[in-house]
Amino acid sequence: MRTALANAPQAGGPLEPVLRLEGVHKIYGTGETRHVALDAVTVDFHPGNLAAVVGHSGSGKSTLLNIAGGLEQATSGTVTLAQHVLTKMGPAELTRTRASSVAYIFQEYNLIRTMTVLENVCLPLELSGMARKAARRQAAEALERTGVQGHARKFPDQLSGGEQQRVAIARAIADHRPLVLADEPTGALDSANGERVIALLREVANSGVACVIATHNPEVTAAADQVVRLQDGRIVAADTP
Ligand SMILES: Nc1ncnc2c1ncn2[C@@H]1O[C@H](COP(=O)(O)OP(=O)(O)OP(=O)(O)O)[C@@H](O)[C@H]1O
Repeated sequence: MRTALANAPQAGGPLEPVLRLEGVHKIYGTGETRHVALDAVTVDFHPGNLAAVVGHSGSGKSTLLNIAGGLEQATSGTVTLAQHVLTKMGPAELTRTRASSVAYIFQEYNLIRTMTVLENVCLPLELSGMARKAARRQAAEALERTGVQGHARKFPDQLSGGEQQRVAIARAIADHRPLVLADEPTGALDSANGERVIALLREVANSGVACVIATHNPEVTAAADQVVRLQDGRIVAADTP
């Protein structure tokens, strides 16, 4: 059953999307190397929703996520994140908005090997200005939510892949950003660990976060509220929530 939504609608009104892409194009290269990676992509992602972005290799899934999170710029079109128009921002404002609004989970976990598990989860909290003590408390809570609190003092290399991904999820949810983008989060995991990660992401979405997952894993798609299917950079099917 769903827990209370952080961004609950007013008296039955519609939920504002956390993320809106409108007519987004992404073109790489010019002339003979010109490639249209995203072609007129228009889609909304809502709080409390788990969305799967699916499609063949090269269909544009990672490009969509990278543009959604401000890691890459759209060639044209509008991206609105937490009511901020990313596509109109200068670099400083973009960095601030990304830091307050979006967190990432990657296939390869991207933990810092020379830092302990707790330090890895504390890092984004401290970078956003939180005092060390408060950051450690909040990081410990996030590790508890993902069931890896017992590994707090270990280094990432001392953990299994599934445990490392749960630490990466803890890092992504520790400071309660409204959008979590996950690029193939189960891609490096066996099916049991993959299922655990999917269940955790489902819980994260249920807590009111918009979770958008690029994936080839049909189990992620089965757990999703919204499925966006890309083909050659175009949305060919979208089950909207
Ligand atoms: N920096 C880049 N320069 C040129 N072309 C690129 C660049 N990044 C991606 N592409 C191309 O854009 C298309 C979409 O790539 P993208 O990585 O988004 O696909 P994907 O659906 O995530 O694939 P996969 O499932 O293999 O991860 C591909 O044809 C890719 O080769």
